[in-house]
Amino acid sequence: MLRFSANLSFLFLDRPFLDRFAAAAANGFKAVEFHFPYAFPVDEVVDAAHRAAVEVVLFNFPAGDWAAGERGIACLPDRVAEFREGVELAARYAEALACPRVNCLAGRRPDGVDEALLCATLVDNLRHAADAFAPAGRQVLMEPLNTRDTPGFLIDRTAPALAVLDAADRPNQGLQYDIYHAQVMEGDLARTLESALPRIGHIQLADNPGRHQPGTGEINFPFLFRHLKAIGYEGWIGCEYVPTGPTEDSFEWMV
Ligand SMILES: O=C(O)[C@@H](O)C(=O)CO
Ligand SMILES: [Mg+2]
Repeated sequence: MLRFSANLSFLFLDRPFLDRFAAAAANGFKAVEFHFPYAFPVDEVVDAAHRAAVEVVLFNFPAGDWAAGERGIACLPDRVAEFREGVELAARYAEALACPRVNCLAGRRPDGVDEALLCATLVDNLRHAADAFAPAGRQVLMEPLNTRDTPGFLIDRTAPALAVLDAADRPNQGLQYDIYHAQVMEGDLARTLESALPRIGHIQLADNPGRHQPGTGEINFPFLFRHLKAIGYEGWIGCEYVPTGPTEDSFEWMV
């Protein structure tokens, strides 16, 4: 049985963030995820999740100035203090929300900084976050993003993500495998999911092209869902897609 989580940064965008929890529940979801809860007092987010009776299964560490185009700061040598303050903030939200995992976005490569320094900074920050989250038993994930939508993103494929996680070498860390980004960058979804399975802490999906719901593009989701069941994936699958119409009308693909 596959378990789907509603990504509230993509779905139900016709209503305020805190109202999306109830909308997810009304559409049958038992779990939600989102990019960032930090604009809202933690008690209000907890209250929204409790009233909707949904689990919060994932959100991101603070990732810099999103509106200005930043997509994470974890690789940036001049932003280490800011990243680590973000880890503390995320830990407070994760604790209050009983959220078991938080995703780290590596960030885009700045001009003129050596790649080895960017990777070393990322590894150090991942270690720091994992060590901060270990006592509570929470996991730190890292997600490759495709460089067509996010030019210059440092970690854009499965292999470099796993190499960085290997270098960080912490037991409570893992890969966030986003099927959409992986299809754009590398394809070979079924084999990669199988080989990376022990490292995967969370999966997200959208079809390609367009990043819409399954069934709108080239990815054979019925096959992938059978495959995920066959290889024994037991985690959540986040619905992180742009619905082609009203969100409520975008769930026909769900098994
Ligand atoms: O795939 C995505 O876009 C997200 O999972 C995210 O957290 C950062 O953009
Ligand atoms: Mg994603």
